[in-house]
Amino acid sequence: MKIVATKVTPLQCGAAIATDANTPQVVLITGAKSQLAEALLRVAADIVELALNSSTSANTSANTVAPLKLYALNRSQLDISDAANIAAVFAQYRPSWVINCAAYNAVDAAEHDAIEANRVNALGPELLAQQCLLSGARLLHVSSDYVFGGHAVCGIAHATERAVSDAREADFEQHQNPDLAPNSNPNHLPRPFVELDAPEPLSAYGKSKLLGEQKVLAVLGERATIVRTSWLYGQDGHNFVKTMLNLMRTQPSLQVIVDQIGCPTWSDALAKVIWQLVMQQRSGVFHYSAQGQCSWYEFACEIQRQALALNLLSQPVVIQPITSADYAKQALNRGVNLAKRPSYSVLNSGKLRSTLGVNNALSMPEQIEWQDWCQQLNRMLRRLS
Ligand SMILES: NC(=O)C1=CN([C@@H]2O[C@H](COP(=O)(O)OP(=O)(O)OC[C@H]3O[C@@H](n4cnc5c(N)ncnc54)[C@H](OP(=O)(O)O)[C@@H]3O)[C@@H](O)[C@H]2O)C=CC1
Ligand SMILES: Cc1cn([C@H]2C[C@H](O)[C@@H](COP(=O)(O)OP(=O)(O)O[C@H]3O[C@@H](C)C(=O)[C@@H](O)[C@H]3O)O2)c(=O)[nH]c1=O
Repeated sequence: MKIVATKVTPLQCGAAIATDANTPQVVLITGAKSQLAEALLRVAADIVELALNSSTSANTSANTVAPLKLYALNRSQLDISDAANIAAVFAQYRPSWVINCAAYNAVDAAEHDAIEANRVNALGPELLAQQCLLSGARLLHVSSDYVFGGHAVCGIAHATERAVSDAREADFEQHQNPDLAPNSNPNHLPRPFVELDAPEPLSAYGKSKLLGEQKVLAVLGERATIVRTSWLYGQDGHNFVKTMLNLMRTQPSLQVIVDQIGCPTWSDALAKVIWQLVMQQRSGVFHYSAQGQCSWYEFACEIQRQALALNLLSQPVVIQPITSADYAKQALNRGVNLAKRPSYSVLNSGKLRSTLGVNNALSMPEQIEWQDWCQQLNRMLRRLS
């Protein structure tokens, strides 16, 4: 496997690719201003270095190397819901991979704006998939844990025996319950969702993301790559961590939901996983989140604890746990109708981990992607301090 790095320019970023082709390989990233696209650009350089260091065979005559060209396009350069725009961009850049980071992510607003949410989250990915089919490009589409959550009890009833056994086989996660087997869960305790669990979205946003997945799979079938992730945050853009830090600096106390359980995921870790999937040319549906699980309340408490230790906050505020029902009632009193969120949406990343290989060169040396959510949070907060 040969890797080549090219020089970074504002829109044409040097990165790496594993290929035996002669021509430059182009990766197109949609939604350039998203927190994920920013992270993909940020970690690309690390991936190149690791790949270069791990590439030991130097038989240049036998193995042709090709540079990877990375183009991240924002909405004004590429509107993914505009077929003509997509066709023109494909003709100009001729991508071999497209990573779709563009999305409508306003969960509450989507309830009253389902048409727009579907346009961006379902029609957009479908149009990208169609153009990929025409041009032979590969598509990596990002989806959400909010495709799950129909019940307080997660999908044990829906998981096929195979899915559960795959997930258990690939179980490296602390949050996996080793005693859990198909049909042997009389109390219906929640367990992290595997890829074959039946989705049951509760919100217009979750429905639009599920529809997006279905459209991509209908067009590209086994060639599609879909990564579901959860509770994403990073140094760029809007996210729960930055919202909490702002509130903790300005409010004497906060109320945070205690009965929604999921797993926070650092955008840089997700980006690293995505590059590995692209470079290994992987397809299929994958779950990825940090290790472990928590409620939003526990997440907020940990954000405060770490932020105080890093001097990002000067003094603590009171954080009160609140139920989803009470939180929604308070919002309603202010005239705000909140979307329903899953009470449990932890993702099992075991399939992804076994697919990529824990000790693969691009995952080393720190393996941030396999750290637990507290460690990932610490890495991100250190960037802010
Ligand atoms: N944020 C989260 O907690 C989670 C996110 N995800 C998924 O991960 C992916 C990345 O999310 P994240 O980084 O948070 O995204 P952001 O919310 O940070 O950014 C989304 C981007 O999409 C762009 N966009 C919106 N509509 C279009 C369009 N029609 N054409 C092109 N671009 C468009 C927006 O552009 P503009 O800046 O102009 O508005 C924005 O830059 C998404 O698929 C998301 O659904 C999954 C789980 C959790
Ligand atoms: C600001 C705030 C939020 N919350 C709750 C509301 C909500 O249930 C939860 C998170 O709120 P947010 O608005 O940050 O995030 P939310 O929009 O629910 O986050 C989701 O976004 C989409 C895009 C996804 O795909 C999901 O994985 C998930 O990250 O925290 C509080 O309890 N107290 C607060 O002060």
